[in-house]
Amino acid sequence: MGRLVVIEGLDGAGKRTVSAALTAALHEEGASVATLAFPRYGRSVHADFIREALHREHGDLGESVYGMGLLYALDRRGALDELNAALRDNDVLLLDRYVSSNAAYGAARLRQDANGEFVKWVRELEIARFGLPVPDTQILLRVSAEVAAERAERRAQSEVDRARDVFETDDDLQVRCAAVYDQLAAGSWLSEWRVVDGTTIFDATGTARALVH
Ligand SMILES: Nc1ncnc2c1ncn2[C@@H]1O[C@H](COP(=O)(O)OP(=O)(O)OP(=O)(O)O)[C@@H](O)[C@H]1O
Ligand SMILES: Cc1cn([C@H]2C[C@H](O)[C@@H](COP(=O)(O)O)O2)c(=O)[nH]c1=O
Repeated sequence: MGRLVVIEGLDGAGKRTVSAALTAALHEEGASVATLAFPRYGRSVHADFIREALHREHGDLGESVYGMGLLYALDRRGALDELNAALRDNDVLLLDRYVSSNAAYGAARLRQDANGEFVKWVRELEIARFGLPVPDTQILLRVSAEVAAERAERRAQSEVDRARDVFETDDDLQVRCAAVYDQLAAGSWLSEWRVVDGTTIFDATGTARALVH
């Protein structure tokens, strides 16, 4: 069985960038790697509803924290066979966002902390009920909400179809979400966490070696 490694962090933190660097470094170490990003936009009906709700479609759907949390969870449940096959066939399955994104954003939206009801609900739903695989390691790419917002804005201007959504434009939500992420990492929620400073150059080689040796 391969190792399940997850990259977590705020919108615009640099997860996609780090995921690409870590994939290349893992290949350099001779490891086979599968990658997947959640939500699976364009591949799952649940993910497409998520994107639409984040851009204010479907009435008050986006306002329901539990409703949105269930959509994210159902997207992952639909990927269960793919996740298990990727873990069976590779040394590493590297995910850009996973269950902890649901915990961090939902708790932050409800102004709860990592010990609150929402984080418990996510664990019960996604791990206990849906049987999603538990990560071996979660990497928190830690940047301030200000840095994340600047990067997300720059990307929105340089890429088509990347207009910032209702979560990305809510600065207070991002600040609260950063705090919940810190608590999840400090409490080793679901797995060990590696906290990486996202404002310095990411040590892809060192991280890859630590993951596979
Ligand atoms: N270390 C860095 N320094 C400066 N800019 C960066 C850094 N890492 C990423 N960026 C830039 O910031 C923007 C967001 O990066 P990226 O798409 O990797 O973030 P993300 O965390 O995957 O975002 P999202 O969760 O919203 O999809 C991109 O334009 C990227 O080029
Ligand atoms: C997977 C997942 C994501 N979210 C939040 C985090 C982002 O603000 C949006 C969309 O994700 P993207 O990386 O910007 O495409 O959704 C969440 O609340 N719960 C989740 O499980």
